[in-house]
Amino acid sequence: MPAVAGSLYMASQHKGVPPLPPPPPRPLPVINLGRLTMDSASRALAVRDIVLACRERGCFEVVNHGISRSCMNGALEAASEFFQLSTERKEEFASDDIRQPIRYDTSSRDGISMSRSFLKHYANPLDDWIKFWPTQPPTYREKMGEYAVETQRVSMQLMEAILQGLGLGPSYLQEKLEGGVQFVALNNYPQSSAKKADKIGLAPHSDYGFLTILLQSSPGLEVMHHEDDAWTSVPAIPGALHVHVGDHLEVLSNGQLKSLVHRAVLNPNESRISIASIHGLSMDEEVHCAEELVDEHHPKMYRGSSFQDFLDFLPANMNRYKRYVESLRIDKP
Ligand SMILES: O=C(O)CCC(=O)C(=O)O
Ligand SMILES: [Fe+2]
Repeated sequence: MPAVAGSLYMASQHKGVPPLPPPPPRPLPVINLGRLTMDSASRALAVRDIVLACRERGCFEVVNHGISRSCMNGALEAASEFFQLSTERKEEFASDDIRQPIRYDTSSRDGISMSRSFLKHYANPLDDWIKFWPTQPPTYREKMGEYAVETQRVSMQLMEAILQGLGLGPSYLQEKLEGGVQFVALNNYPQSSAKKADKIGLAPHSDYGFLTILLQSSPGLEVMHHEDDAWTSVPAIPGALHVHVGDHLEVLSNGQLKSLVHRAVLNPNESRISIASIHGLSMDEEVHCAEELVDEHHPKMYRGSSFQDFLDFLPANMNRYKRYVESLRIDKP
């Protein structure tokens, strides 16, 4: 609590007046992405808002992003129909090997899945990966493919804006981002039951890419902003997408932006689906702190690492770090 609010709180207690209520949660920034392709003044304001949201909150919601409602609903339907298949059908994709191009699981072997089943697969470039995707439900490849291509497009727009806002220029890393990893996680959570005390579907963690773009069928995502030690619930605004900063953007920005800790809680009213699309560089490409953001006052904070390094790191380090990026800090104890 800031000092001023703290002292007011104390004063009101002394005089016997009821304590001040806690401040209401700050609403999450909602960014109109259409402004990025308008005139240069509108673009400059949108870039400023995006970088400010990344810096101060680690996340924001986007509207007017150009992905149609039918495309978003199609992806949620395809995911929901996949999870409704028989266990036998879904388990065709079951594997303990995190390097498989597609993987279905229901348990907490990853250390964070408390109560979720998931299907994870790669998506960019689509032609390389779609052959691994389910053929049931019959529309899965078409609907999820359309959504994946659209989110990859939005991720490029967002990265260009963020890199411009960091002073690196909109075409910084452009080719590497275009050919980079897009990793799609479909998550399926049961409705919370009155009997089970534990309402956590997915334990707190950060994502390892540059950005995650998340679509949720109903509320359940919670985020913890950098300065807070409380959870903020992310509303499921119709038509909006949620975006948050991942570990590799923290590295690239040399700590100017911080990856966001988030979790999923079970929804008391319904089962819930979320689709997280994680965007980064290709498997073996190392991400380093941008040289342009390192100087004598801002020494390099992290060592370089690739997506591949993350996959190597994960099995032996489950639950050791909430944020993978902490393991990359040069000054870590
Ligand atoms: O289900 C959610 O809202 C969060 C999913 C998530 O954090 C993930 O897949 O990495
Ligand atoms: Fe996540």
